Amino acid sequence: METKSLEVPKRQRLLLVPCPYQGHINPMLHLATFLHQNGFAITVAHTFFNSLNPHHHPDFTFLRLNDRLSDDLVTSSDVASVLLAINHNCRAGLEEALAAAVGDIVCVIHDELMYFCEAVASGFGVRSMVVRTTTAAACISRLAVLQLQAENRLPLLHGSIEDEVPNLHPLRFKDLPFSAFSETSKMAQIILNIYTITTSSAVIWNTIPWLEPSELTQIKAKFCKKVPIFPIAPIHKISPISSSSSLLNEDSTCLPWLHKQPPNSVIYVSLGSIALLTNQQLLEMAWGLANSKQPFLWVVRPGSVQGSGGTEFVSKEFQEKVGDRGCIVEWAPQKEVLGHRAVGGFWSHCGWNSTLESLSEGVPMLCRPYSGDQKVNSRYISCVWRVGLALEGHELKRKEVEMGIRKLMVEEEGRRMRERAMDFKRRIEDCLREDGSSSLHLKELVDFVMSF
Ligand SMILES: O=c1ccn([C@@H]2O[C@H](COP(=O)(O)OP(=O)(O)O[C@H]3O[C@H](CO)[C@@H](O)[C@H](O)[C@H]3O)[C@@H](O)[C@H]2O)c(=O)[nH]1
Repeated sequence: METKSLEVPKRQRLLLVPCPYQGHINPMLHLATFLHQNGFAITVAHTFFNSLNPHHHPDFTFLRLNDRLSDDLVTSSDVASVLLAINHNCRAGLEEALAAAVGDIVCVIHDELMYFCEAVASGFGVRSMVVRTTTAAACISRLAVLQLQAENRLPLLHGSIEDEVPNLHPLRFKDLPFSAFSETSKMAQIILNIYTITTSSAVIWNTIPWLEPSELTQIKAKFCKKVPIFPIAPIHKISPISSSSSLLNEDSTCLPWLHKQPPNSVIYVSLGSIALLTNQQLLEMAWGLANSKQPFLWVVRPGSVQGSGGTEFVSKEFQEKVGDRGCIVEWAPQKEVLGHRAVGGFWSHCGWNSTLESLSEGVPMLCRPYSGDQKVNSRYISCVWRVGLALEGHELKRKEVEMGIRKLMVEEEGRRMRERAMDFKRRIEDCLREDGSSSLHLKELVDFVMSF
């Protein structure tokens, strides 16, 4: 008797290339998990710098790209130089990998900051798609900086930094995403490379059309007339990934502490994975938190304080003032924290992942941006979406910190922001329902890639 073998259809293989920083690794791994769940085989290319642990992601194949970064560069905190070097040095490794896998990989999906991938893929006749991990508004404002540079108007005179940028309401010159007042050449080079990409098949965007409708329309009209855009935010909600994608260990001991706090009473403080503080800023934060009388959960990342080991500011006096009201960790399970009923506010650097994670849980924000797109996000949070307030002073002062926390956590203004944030949470949940915009764009994305 003849037996027919049941042939399992071969999965199409996609090569995903995250940029090796936490705020970029997380969205790419969520996307990888979603695509794997929807029938694709996944290879993740990662660098030696901030490399991932393949054992934590058994469904994926891993490819390690030799970034040839010097120890000095790795420890320098000079993100622009690291990115330029990675884009230069990883090219050969990716070329080798694609040459060996001709016919196997149907598409390279890369972070916008890993722009070298597009040229390499195109050289092998392989399609590529870009993942944008910031907003369309940030994209437009980066282009505005390039325009200023082309017009020889940089560095800007300090007198004009409070003025609104023409046609970019409500952004002021000081909100523009990389320092428009100092040396911009390295970041400008990176941004120029990102936006001169021409052969991508599509853009996958961690944003939602109703969050920034006119900004997305502008981008579509200017740059993406021929290629589709898939706005699929919030990417962290589309497919859960293991917490082991974290480059630092999450300290879950803060959760039992959170369980003991009253609803909406705790301000969660975290400045993401890159921002650096001076010792003085740390002290002002510490005393502002202490004097606010609110319970707080504070992430002080190792290495985030220049010239200090981290939590040595916790003096006897500070401890006596704060007692059990404060909990300090080196890295938190942030999404769980933001979803906890005790958390009523988020003091954030306004990285885009943190912003989306906060909006998704209906938590209003106290904004203190540091660099890049964070200043744009802060302006949108406080002036467009009105779900947070900005700590604006040039120098961080404990009195302003204390007043900002009180305003957000206990005053009427904060209560109204919390209501609006809760409304955002509901609208975001709608996007993720079966007929919601993000779900529909994700389905379109799967169909689009299947057609390759
Ligand atoms: O204790 C912590 C602190 C952070 N996170 C996670 O780390 C990520 C941080 O991402 P993000 O908030 O975007 O901040 P950065 O790490 O600073 O991200 C970089 O990348 C973002 C996306 O491109 C940009 O918006 C930022 O400006 C840029 O600094 C988030 O998913 C957080 O949930 C934790 O899990 N635990």
